[in-house]
Amino acid sequence: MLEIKSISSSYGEARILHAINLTVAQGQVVGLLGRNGTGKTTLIRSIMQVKPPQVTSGSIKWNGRELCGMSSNEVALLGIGLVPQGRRLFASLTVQEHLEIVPRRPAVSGRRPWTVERAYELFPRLGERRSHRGNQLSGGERQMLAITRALMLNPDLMLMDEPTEGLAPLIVQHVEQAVSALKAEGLTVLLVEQNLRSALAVVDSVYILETGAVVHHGSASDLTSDAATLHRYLGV
Ligand SMILES: Nc1ncnc2c1ncn2[C@@H]1O[C@H](COP(=O)(O)OP(=O)(O)OP(=O)(O)O)[C@@H](O)[C@H]1O
Repeated sequence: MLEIKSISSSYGEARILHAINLTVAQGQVVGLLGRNGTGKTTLIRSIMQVKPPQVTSGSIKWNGRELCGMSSNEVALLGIGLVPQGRRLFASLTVQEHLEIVPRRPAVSGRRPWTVERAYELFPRLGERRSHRGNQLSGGERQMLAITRALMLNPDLMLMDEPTEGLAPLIVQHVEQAVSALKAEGLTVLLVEQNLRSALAVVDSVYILETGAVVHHGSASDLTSDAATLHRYLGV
């Protein structure tokens, strides 16, 4: 379980997150929504202990372990996989090399371990492109690679920062199906999404951020029928 209590984070003097509380129970997929610049990526980076930002107060616990003060590598090795916004990849490495060089940890007992071949089962397109380099991939292929790279760690929690951003509708569907498959396997997911329809298709509950604070928390089904909240915070 991920338990965020009263987290505040800043870039230098600029305080961006204001006393955020957020919980993701084991096996849940939770959506983190909000307009551009409301602090979603800042929260994901704060959980992962990627600097900047600086977490200035509060606590972030994963299965009871405090993450604040750890390095992002230590956080990853606790089983937290990150699919970063912008799908940072190496231009000169092939798909296969990207998958082979990431840090690994043993899979939770009873769960099927991730291997390069399994990554290609999840996204067959990646298997076809295994010898292509990072700079030769389409946006969708880059996203598939970013997701599978994070999975190679055998994570228990996936932090996914706008995995469908800028993708064609068919690829968005592939990504949604992958998130559903991860959920079916018992992974816990915190999913940042701009694409409301995409988020509501897979999440159990949602948090909405506005100027770095949580302004709404509820089930996905309640939000779907809450036109006033959708309009007020998401502009839809
Ligand atoms: N490295 C940085 N230095 C200073 N300010 C930053 C930095 N990164 C982000 N910010 C500011 O923090 C605020 C929140 O940004 P953040 O990227 O967390 O929002 P977001 O909700 O993820 O938006 P988007 O959907 O556009 O990615 C914005 O005002 C942004 O300008």
